[in-house]
Amino acid sequence: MIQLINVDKNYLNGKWPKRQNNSYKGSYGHILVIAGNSQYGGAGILASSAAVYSGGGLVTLATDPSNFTAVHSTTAEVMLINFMDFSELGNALKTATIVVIGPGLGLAAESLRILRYVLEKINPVVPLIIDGSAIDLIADNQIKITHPKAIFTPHQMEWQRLSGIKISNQLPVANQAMVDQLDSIVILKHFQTEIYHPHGERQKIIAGNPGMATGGSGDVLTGILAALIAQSDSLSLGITLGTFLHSFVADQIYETESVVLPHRLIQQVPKILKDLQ
Ligand SMILES: NC(=O)C1=CN([C@@H]2O[C@H](COP(=O)(O)OP(=O)(O)OC[C@H]3O[C@@H](n4cnc5c(N)ncnc54)[C@H](O)[C@@H]3O)[C@@H](O)[C@H]2O)[C@@H](O)CC1
Ligand SMILES: Nc1ncnc2c1ncn2[C@@H]1O[C@H](COP(=O)(O)OP(=O)(O)O)[C@@H](O)[C@H]1O
Ligand SMILES: [Mg+2]
Repeated sequence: MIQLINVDKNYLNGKWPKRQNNSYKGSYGHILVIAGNSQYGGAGILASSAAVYSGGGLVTLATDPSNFTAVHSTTAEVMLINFMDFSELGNALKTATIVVIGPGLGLAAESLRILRYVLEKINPVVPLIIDGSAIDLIADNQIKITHPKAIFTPHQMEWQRLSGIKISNQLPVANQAMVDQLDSIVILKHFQTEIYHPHGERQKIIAGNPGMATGGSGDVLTGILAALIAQSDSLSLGITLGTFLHSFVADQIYETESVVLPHRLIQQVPKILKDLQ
């Protein structure tokens, strides 16, 4: 038996980041979200707008150009680049302080090329959140992740594909052993999501509800995580805060709404984050 620390509202009391008077947009990170092919444009919109609404200072979305108009009309704060233009992507990777890759990226050869380029070019000190299609591409192509600040956010099937551990066997001892082997942080998403650090701390999020079982919930988590990491003193604190905030906001909505629509979750974040601070 190994222990998980229960993370609830009380546990995080006093740990929420506050905005400083002498700050500016550059104080709260430049988040680069690489997401959304022509089929899954919504994933890119949800991830990038979640980063904006959670307090990220600057947010750039690298996506399929067919999504540009939709992004502009839903979240004007998001800047855009074409994810297939490696000159633009390379420049964006130079200025990013945190990167998300994978929501709705798809499994095409072009998606794999983008993933490989990012893994090669990303600055080793920049946290990299790896989600959705990027997890599947890594599993399918047996890519070894050497990035020192990689954070995987799999759902149970993605974790099965990445780790080889069947969903029914995804228990803390087995999960921790695989996380140690991967040497990357893993946020294993389900009811009461678990956070595993290699050779380190493990946490269980005491929040969340079945209203979140709808497409796009996980895409939103990546943007919230990126913004909270950007605003927190440490990577591990930002991960805990972001993962809890996602489920906590969902719980407020679920009190009165039977499904937690991902875009509505995003809209509630600024108010609830202010209350927590
Ligand atoms: N609006 C959009 O553009 C959306 C895009 N999405 C993107 O679509 C791509 C494919 O992701 P999916 O997760 O749909 O596809 P996956 O194929 O990765 O996962 C779905 C499969 O896993 C199984 N499964 C077992 N346990 C599960 C669990 N706990 N949670 C989820 N699935 C479980 C399902 O039965 C199904 O067969 C990702 O890149 C994702 O980011 C999704 O987020 C949905 C919304
Ligand atoms: N029954 C549930 N109870 C609590 N949380 C859930 C439940 N079902 C899904 N979630 C949450 O919703 C999110 C789903 O992520 P994911 O499957 O990646 O969604 P998508 O890829 O469609 O955006 C995760 O944060 C997960 O913890
Ligand atoms: Mg997902």
